[in-house]
Amino acid sequence: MTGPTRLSVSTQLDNLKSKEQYRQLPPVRHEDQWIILNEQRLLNISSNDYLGLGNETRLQSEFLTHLQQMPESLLPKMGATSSRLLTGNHSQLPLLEQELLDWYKLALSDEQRSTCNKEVLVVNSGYHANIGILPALAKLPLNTLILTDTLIHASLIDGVRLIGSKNKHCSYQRYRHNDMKHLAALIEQASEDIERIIVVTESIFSMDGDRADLKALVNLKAQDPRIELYIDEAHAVGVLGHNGLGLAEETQTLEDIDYLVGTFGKAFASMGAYVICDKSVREWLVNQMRSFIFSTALPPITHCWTRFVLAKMPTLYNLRTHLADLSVRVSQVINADSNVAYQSPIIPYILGDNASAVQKAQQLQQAGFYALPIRPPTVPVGTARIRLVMNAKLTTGDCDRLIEQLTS
Ligand SMILES: Cc1ncc(COP(=O)(O)O)c(C=O)c1O
Repeated sequence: MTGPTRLSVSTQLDNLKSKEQYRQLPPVRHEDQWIILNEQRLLNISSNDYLGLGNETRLQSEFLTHLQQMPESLLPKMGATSSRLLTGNHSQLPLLEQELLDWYKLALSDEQRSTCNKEVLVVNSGYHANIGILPALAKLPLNTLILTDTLIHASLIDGVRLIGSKNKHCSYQRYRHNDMKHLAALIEQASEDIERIIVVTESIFSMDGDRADLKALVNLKAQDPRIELYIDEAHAVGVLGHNGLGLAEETQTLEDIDYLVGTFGKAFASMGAYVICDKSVREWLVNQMRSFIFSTALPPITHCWTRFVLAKMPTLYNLRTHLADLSVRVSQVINADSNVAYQSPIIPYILGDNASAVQKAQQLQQAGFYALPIRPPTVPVGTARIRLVMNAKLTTGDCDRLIEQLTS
């Protein structure tokens, strides 16, 4: 290409470089839990493979044996070839949705289980879920106020944006990060003609690793029947809760959450996402959620792997406990506090300016750790950081070596 676009692109790229905001795709190779970068073997402390299943070769061989034992005619296909509403609703999908519902019900009390009216919808990714659900909900003719935590993930921000300014019965405000008083005040100020207030948050925040106060949110909901809760558990699924359902399981708030979103791309080491919601809402999403309707379903082989991992998920509490222990060990150093309570495996090491984050990442890489600088616009200006992420494949010795580097 020649002409104005090319010229403008190269000027803007130079601009990103001068602000230390330029990104490149790293040429990485994976070998077991190691990442090979420029022929150097690095320990992975950057992915979201919290349970280490992405590199669990034994588990992967077990899956391949499972496939070999299937009759050829029933082998899951490598491509879905159309959206679920056409021919893409392969048999793996309804099976996965039923098994996810069974998993969800495992964590409910007997009484809750007997009255549970929830269903599961599987979609192609967390991004598809978050850009699709809110716009679909906003099509209902209800005066709606959407209140989001300021630090929600870009996919949720895009979901709000896609509602569009033409939608006159839907308004939007943000509350300060995890500030329940601010949220309560915004709810209090909501005018009387607001019929529905949807509160949107992540349960574990992707860049800060801290937790939303789900119990406080449920208490707020109990005080105002207009409130509905939309919780994105992308970083908590597999990691928290006895069965691995996430923070809502751990805090026993599952039943009070109206739109419970989880993803398979992180601790599940697969791809896809789900929303657990009221049966009728699921029907509405199937009819109105554009990112669901207008996208080819994931390959059935992927759903088959997700089902395989899901069957093991309730039993992986030893990995969850080990992960928690490692995370506390490292957080204690970063936060210089010996009484740090376990938040999550995501531990932000804030450097502030972009150049310092880049430099620290380089230092950690030289010392054998695959660390990456996270810079604006992914995080707010002035909070560039290394996002340290623990995974269950790490040993306490690995963490101690990391701590040595962080404190040197
Ligand atoms: C909180 C949160 N929600 C959603 C997503 C998107 O999920 P997916 O990778 O499945 O598109 C991410 C991805 O990083 C995330 O951090």
